[in-house]
Amino acid sequence: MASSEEDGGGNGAVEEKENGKKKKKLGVLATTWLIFYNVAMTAGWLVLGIAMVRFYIQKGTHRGLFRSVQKTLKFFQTFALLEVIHCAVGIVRTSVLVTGVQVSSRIFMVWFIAHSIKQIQNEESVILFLVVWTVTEITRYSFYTFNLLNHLPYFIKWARYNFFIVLYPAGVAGELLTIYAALPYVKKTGMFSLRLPNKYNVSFDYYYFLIIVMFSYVPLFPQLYFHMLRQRRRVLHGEVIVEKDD
Ligand SMILES: CCCCCCCCCCCCC/C=C/C(=O)SCCNC(=O)CCNC(=O)[C@H](O)C(C)(C)COP(=O)(O)OP(=O)(O)OC[C@H]1O[C@@H](n2cnc3c(N)ncnc32)[C@H](O)[C@@H]1OP(=O)(O)O
Repeated sequence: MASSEEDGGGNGAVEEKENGKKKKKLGVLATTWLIFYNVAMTAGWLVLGIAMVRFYIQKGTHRGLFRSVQKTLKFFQTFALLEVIHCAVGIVRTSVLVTGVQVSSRIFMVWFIAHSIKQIQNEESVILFLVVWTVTEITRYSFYTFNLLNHLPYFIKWARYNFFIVLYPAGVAGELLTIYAALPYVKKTGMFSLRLPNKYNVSFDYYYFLIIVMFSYVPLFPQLYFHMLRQRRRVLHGEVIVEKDD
């Protein structure tokens, strides 16, 4: 197996040619940071998962669940903004655009929907996306951690590239139903909206913005889903994917 190393552009990664294919090999600093990041995120989502199960066992209802776990959720989901930076600086081989859409839609759900509109926090759809995100993230971050440590159990790899087939549509359903449930409150309160006349001479209606966000799932979600299906074929079935540069 012939291999040669070249400079990877000062981001802690070097490019290694293996069987004629370029593969990025991470430097020690980048690997150490990513291991720390992924361990912290696995732990964070595990704490969240355990807290949700404990809450449900103790109270026997989902009412109040979001409120009880929201601090942990907000912290770890917001921390995931670093993922966009990882892609941008090149220590992670993923599209900034794909990761950006994924992370921003989650941040939006957490801060601009669930946090801001208290009346919808007890909706079943909130619990649906919370459970789906939690299972997804525990699997995803533990996959990255074990992968970086070069000790990846097959069931984690299998779970990473199979669970999403069901979890992704389920998560999207939870998110869309939650935004839909928020619409009447947004319309009634006029929250985050700017009406004319005002000194900036601009108007913004959060209600219609939310409707546009809901419609934007139609073109965007399939792209994320097909991206994951391609990753699945590449990782589980060894298919060579021709990658486009960002
Ligand atoms: C202002 C408002 C905006 C609103 C916009 C609305 C529109 C939104 C439309 C869509 C909404 C989607 C909503 C999402 C809901 C859910 O999440 S539901 C739950 C189910 N979800 C999932 O299963 C997906 C979870 N997310 C992801 O997997 C990622 O975010 C991703 C970007 C989609 C994954 O892509 P990618 O990273 O390319 O896949 P991988 O195969 O995992 O990784 C590729 C390579 O990169 C390495 N890598 C990636 N991250 C890390 C890391 N943290 N640490 C170390 N390494 C990492 C990975 O190992 C791979 O490396 P190689 O094997 O060497 O290629």
